[in-house]
Amino acid sequence: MTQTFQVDLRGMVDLLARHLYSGPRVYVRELLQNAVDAVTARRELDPDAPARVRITALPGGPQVPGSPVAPGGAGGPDLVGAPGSGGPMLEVTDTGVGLTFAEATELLATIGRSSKRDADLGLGRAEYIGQFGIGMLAAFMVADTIEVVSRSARPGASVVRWTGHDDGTFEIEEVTDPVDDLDPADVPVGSRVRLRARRDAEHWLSVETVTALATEFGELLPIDVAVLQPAGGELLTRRITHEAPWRATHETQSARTQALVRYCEETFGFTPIGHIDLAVPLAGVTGVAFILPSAVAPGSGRHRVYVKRMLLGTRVDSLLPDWAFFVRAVVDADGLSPTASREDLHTDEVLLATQEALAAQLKTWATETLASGSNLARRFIETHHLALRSLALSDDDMLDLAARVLPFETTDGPTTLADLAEHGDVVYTSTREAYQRVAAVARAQGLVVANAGYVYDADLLARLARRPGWSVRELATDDLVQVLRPLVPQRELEVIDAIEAARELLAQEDCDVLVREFAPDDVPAMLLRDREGEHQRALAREKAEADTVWGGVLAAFERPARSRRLVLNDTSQLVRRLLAAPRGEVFAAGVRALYLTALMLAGDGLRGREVSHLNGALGVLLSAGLTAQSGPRGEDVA
Ligand SMILES: Nc1ncnc2c1ncn2[C@@H]1O[C@H](COP(=O)(O)OP(=O)(O)OP(=O)(O)O)[C@@H](O)[C@H]1O
Repeated sequence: MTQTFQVDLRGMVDLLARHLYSGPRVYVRELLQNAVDAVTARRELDPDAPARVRITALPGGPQVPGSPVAPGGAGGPDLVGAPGSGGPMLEVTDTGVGLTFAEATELLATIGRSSKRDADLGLGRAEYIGQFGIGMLAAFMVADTIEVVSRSARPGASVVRWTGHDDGTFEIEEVTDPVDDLDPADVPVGSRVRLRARRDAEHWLSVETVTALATEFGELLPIDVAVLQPAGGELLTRRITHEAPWRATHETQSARTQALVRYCEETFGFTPIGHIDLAVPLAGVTGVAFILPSAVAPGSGRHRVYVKRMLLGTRVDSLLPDWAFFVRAVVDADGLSPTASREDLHTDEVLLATQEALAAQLKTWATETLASGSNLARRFIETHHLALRSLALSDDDMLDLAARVLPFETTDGPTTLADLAEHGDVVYTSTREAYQRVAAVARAQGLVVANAGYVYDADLLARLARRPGWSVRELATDDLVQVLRPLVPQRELEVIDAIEAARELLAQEDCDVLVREFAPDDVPAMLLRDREGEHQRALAREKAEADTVWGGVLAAFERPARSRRLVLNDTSQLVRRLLAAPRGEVFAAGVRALYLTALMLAGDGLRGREVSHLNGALGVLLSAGLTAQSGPRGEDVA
């Protein structure tokens, strides 16, 4: 025997509320959407038909005995009833296509049945917002009874009243004579949907909530939608819909820009530094991306997306690329499909093609605008250089653009990589510490080094190094050693003992010592990190761990090396005095103090042991100084 599925409506509604929709608030959107679709359908039959939706939120009143009223006048506790009695009520009236008795019976009470998906019912789906046939159920999240009073646009159609309950039952009747507060003679073509708030959901039907939700979801809808608000015993009609600001026509370009800025301030809460128009005609996409006035963290894309002018969501990420975190976009799409919750976009071919097209538009804008040197370009680069850097990591065109427009810190002042390349190789340090270590000396030697120690920069330069036509390399210790002048042999001999003594002192710090002449003379010492030295240390460690045969092989590669070198500057008076000092406690303290300050200047920071070494060294230097100041009998030398 063939049977039919039974649906537990309360269970279904619970499922929707908890797992499909983000919350009961979407019930307003679903009602609005049905009303707008019905108006669209009627206008297809009669382009001059009125296109109006009115939403009335009526505050509750005392429960009137005998009311709500059941069809045919019999009292019943679960009917919507008349306004002014019981809990708050919501009424959505449209001038749409309406429903006949047969349509109401089939469409309103069959979950998953949608007139808008069904060509047999005479309607293609493209123009309609709804399609799944579950939207009506959303109203049961806030109401236990829904009443639809409708007159179809079909000639001679009578008035139908359908009342559905959350227990899964419904009543339907043709209303030919006046009944309750309903006179069929007064019912025009269209529908009136009424809900009475469930006791625990009354706040969802308050005038303020309904107005706010209807405005949020529906403000760009292409027809006249208004909320009727009670004021001084009357109902005021407040229109909530207006043309999308990027589609509205303006007399001048600057009037349009001002309107867009106002919209951005009201909607996103910031004044944009510029805007980028977006359009993908094939997917029916139009919109505008507003450029944020301050930098934001990557990944915080919060774009406002409408589908067929109904708000889909305010934090939709799937339309614009991740790197577009410097804009907040508002986009309306006719050709994109929402998921059933209607809170995100369904991933399909059209969405993928749209994503690509929008990304290309943002890139084209960047290429055309940022190289122009305009005020906007300058502000954009100042504010959003990180976004541009991250973009350059995944796209060669953007990499070329970044090289042309992004200023880098260099020892020759801020400049672009393209400018640097005009004068020879682009040499960079990949950490800020390395840059600090060498900047003063490199600058004095006329060696231009770029600081690629900021986020994305080292990767960006490494990527640029692989681009044809670019000669880019990381600074090697040897680059600097070459610009340090060796001492003349005579001087070399004079300081050889002092150097040997300094080496011994710093051996346990794994730091070699050498003396060179370099500018500027107010930098007494500089610390160089030696990749080769680090490699040698790793080799020595492996050798200690390896067996004897292999250890012997490794030994052949080994030469004593330290991983860091302290280069003393022989043009510095301080260093010359130190090298001439007798070996002893003060000499040792001087070497240590020079080493530790060079370490700090290199941006490495001192560890606990090093701090106490520095204090020890300063202590020695201080007491030596104080002793020298005191006379032979302990008197101060004036
Ligand atoms: N105000 C209305 N006027 C005319 N017909 C309506 C109205 N509201 C609902 N209907 C009919 O009831 C059907 C079911 O509505 P429901 O909201 O459940 O689904 P839908 O709008 O088709 O799809 P979705 O689940 O995507 O919202 C609609 O397809 C439509 O034919």
